[in-house]
Amino acid sequence: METIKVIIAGPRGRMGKEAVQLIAGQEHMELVAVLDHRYDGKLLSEVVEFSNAEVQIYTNIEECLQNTKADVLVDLTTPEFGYIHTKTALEYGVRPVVGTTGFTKEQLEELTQLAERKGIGCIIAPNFAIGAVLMMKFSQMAAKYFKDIEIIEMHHDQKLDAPSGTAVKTAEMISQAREEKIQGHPEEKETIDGARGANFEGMRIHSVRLPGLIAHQEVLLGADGQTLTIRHDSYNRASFMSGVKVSIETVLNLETLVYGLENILD
Ligand SMILES: NC(=O)C1=CN([C@@H]2O[C@H](COP(=O)(O)OP(=O)(O)OC[C@H]3O[C@@H](n4cnc5c(N)ncnc54)[C@H](O)[C@@H]3O)[C@@H](O)[C@H]2O)C=CC1
Ligand SMILES: O=C(O)C1=N[C@H](C(=O)O)C[C@H](O)C1
Repeated sequence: METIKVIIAGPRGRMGKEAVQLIAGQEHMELVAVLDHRYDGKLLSEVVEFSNAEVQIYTNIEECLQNTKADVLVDLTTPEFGYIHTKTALEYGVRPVVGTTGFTKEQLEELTQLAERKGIGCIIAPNFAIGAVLMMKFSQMAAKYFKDIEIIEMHHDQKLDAPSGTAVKTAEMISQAREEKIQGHPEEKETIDGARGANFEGMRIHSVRLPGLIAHQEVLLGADGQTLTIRHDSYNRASFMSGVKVSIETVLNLETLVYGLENILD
């Protein structure tokens, strides 16, 4: 197998750190550069303790892509920069694997069209954990029988986007199996704004943010006299790494943008 040359954007972040260590442990992958918003020109090993990778830090994505012959850019940054990085990588013919969440529908559509025009692969995965992907699929299956659904996602309090990318993806997958339905009492009123959560085709999404949490989600499905609860918990960020690995390997063989890990797993 040929060595896959990888750039990681956001290498000092909670996910980025794990991804740097993931690549270091793969014989068929090589970290060729990292993209940060600080420490331009320094080596990663000079600014972090967790890695001895002697790869250059770039703060300018175009310069980074021009100077390195990368195959894949893994983005684990913020919605604002993740979008810019993904778009620029596609324009340079470098395949993006994007874990960053919080992109708008319009941004996803634009990136889909750009990947199509360029004829190169891109994977945008709101959740790389296999258990989370199964939770979404099981919820979609159950929604055929349970039309009343509330999603409760729970994350650490440093998270920028709400609802989480996973909650949005879950609602989108469920909506493929469920007719739009207004839930609750037709005359219900919120006496405090937001009490009923976000409204996605009548389903409700509630976002909890607390220190101590990592990434958790419950999908509650209700019907007459019964409820079904489907829950997934990530207790560490290593739980996402097998999904990052398979995405890096798979994106090389794609010619379009794939949104969601469920679309590339057997
Ligand atoms: N798809 C998945 O399975 C998962 C996705 N995520 C998503 O990944 C993203 C990152 O999450 P965390 O690592 O928890 O956040 P974090 O805040 O720990 O890390 C983000 C990193 O991005 C860096 N950054 C900010 N602007 C940048 C720029 N312009 N260029 C390069 N780097 C820049 C920051 O310095 C920081 O180190 C979030 O959008 C989060 O929702 C998080 C966990 C799992
Ligand atoms: O920010 C996080 O931590 C996570 N973000 C992703 C999301 O928004 O769904 C995936 C996972 O839930 C962790």
